[in-house]
Amino acid sequence: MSETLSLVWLRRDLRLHDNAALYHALKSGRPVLPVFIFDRTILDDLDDRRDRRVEFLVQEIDRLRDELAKMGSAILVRYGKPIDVWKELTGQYTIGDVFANYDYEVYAKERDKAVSELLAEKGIGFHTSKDQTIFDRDEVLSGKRTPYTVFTPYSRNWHGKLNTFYLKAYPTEQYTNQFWKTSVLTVPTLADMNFQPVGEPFPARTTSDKLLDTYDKTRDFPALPHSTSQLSMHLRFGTISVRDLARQANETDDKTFLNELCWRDFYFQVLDHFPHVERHSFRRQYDQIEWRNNEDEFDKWCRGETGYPIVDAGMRQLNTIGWMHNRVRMITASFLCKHLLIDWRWGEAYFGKKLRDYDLSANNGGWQWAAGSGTDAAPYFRVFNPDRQAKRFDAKQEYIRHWIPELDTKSYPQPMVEHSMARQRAVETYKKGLAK
Ligand SMILES: Cc1cc2nc3c(=O)[nH]c(=O)nc-3n(C[C@H](O)[C@H](O)[C@H](O)COP(=O)(O)OP(=O)(O)OC[C@H]3O[C@@H](n4cnc5c(N)ncnc54)[C@H](O)[C@@H]3O)c2cc1C
Repeated sequence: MSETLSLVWLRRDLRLHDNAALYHALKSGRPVLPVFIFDRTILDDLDDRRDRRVEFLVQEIDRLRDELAKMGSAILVRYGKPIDVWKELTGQYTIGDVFANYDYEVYAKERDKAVSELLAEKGIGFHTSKDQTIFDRDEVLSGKRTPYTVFTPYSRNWHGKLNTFYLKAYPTEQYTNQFWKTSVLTVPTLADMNFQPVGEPFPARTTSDKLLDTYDKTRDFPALPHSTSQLSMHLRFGTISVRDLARQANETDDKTFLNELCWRDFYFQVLDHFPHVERHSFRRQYDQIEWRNNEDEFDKWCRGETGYPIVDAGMRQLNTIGWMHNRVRMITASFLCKHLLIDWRWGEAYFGKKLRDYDLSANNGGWQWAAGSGTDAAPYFRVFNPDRQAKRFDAKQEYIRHWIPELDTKSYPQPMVEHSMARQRAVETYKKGLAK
């Protein structure tokens, strides 16, 4: 009989430092083997075979493999459907327990339920922990013990509850002798999974105290080189610990950055408590709006050829580097929903394909905010004026000119829709839809 192992299934938590599930596995008293599955259910759906996220995953798995090799251990990596992989692993290894960090997406919850049932049939425990958020599920509830649906009271409660206990790191470093001693196992390459590299560097995984101190003043100006942290991809894949980051943010005088991490938690809890948002408007009556859904207009928006420079600069930034500044995400999203009257789900899906930091909860929250259908929705009759936004946040057109070098030439298109008319049309369409 082979040695009984504890397996830790890494998913959105690709680090050995301050990892809740890993900590519990290391404390289980059995040798620990980390596992990662390149999930075919997700990867097979990606149209672009040069996908930054897959490239990043491979890079980070290689890093974990090297870190573990230094400790005489390994990471077990498979490419397949999770349920099939677990069937195989339970036949191959003697497993005592499996540890993982909790995931809030509908697909992930169903996946984990199926895997935990399979493991239970074989007498193997499946244990999940909170790791990717500071607070989750029912930790921050309203006075009526119901989930919050508006950010301000949620954030008040969130900040009020925050203390050193919730920000403390799991000291995994103290238990590294618990990793199973084994030779390095083979890890699939990008080519094995039929992907190619983009070959561009990924953002750094740290941020400076200086940025956090000045964040409130810089964060809305997309032309500034370090106006935001660009940590979203690391938070998405757990290559940094949100507790570490929140601790750093909590130590600065200005709490604006910390509040962004609160927004992040907020959208996770919205998705967790109101899973219908994945396909429907949070406010159901917004599903009655009659979108125009003009495909040619959608293509122009995707390509960054609307004739509204701030919108086009944002879309070109997204298409080129797989990331867009938050202020510009708000403007481009609002333009699609309100000016073009295109269903927010189309824009959400396009961002989902392109964003290197794509996260269902924040993306859905951002899109439903822009469409007016979400939790903190701005009233539908408030329509961003893209030119006014550009004057305010990119007064010298530095951001715009960086992404649209042909701005002053004839090849740059005229605005595809006139602002006042589009505003009026949006207000009337929304009004009609909501009155049904
Ligand atoms: C339409 C739309 C779509 C979005 N899609 C995503 C997405 O798919 N993934 C994603 O991580 N964020 C998304 N956001 C939120 C936000 O734009 C990004 O988190 C941010 O631009 C990432 O850059 P940064 O790391 O430099 O952020 P910073 O400004 O440095 O913020 C630090 C961190 O706080 C979190 N954060 C900041 N703003 C928000 C927010 N409004 N909601 C939730 N978390 C936030 C992120 O994890 C971010 O990395 C979206 C916003 C909008 C309006």
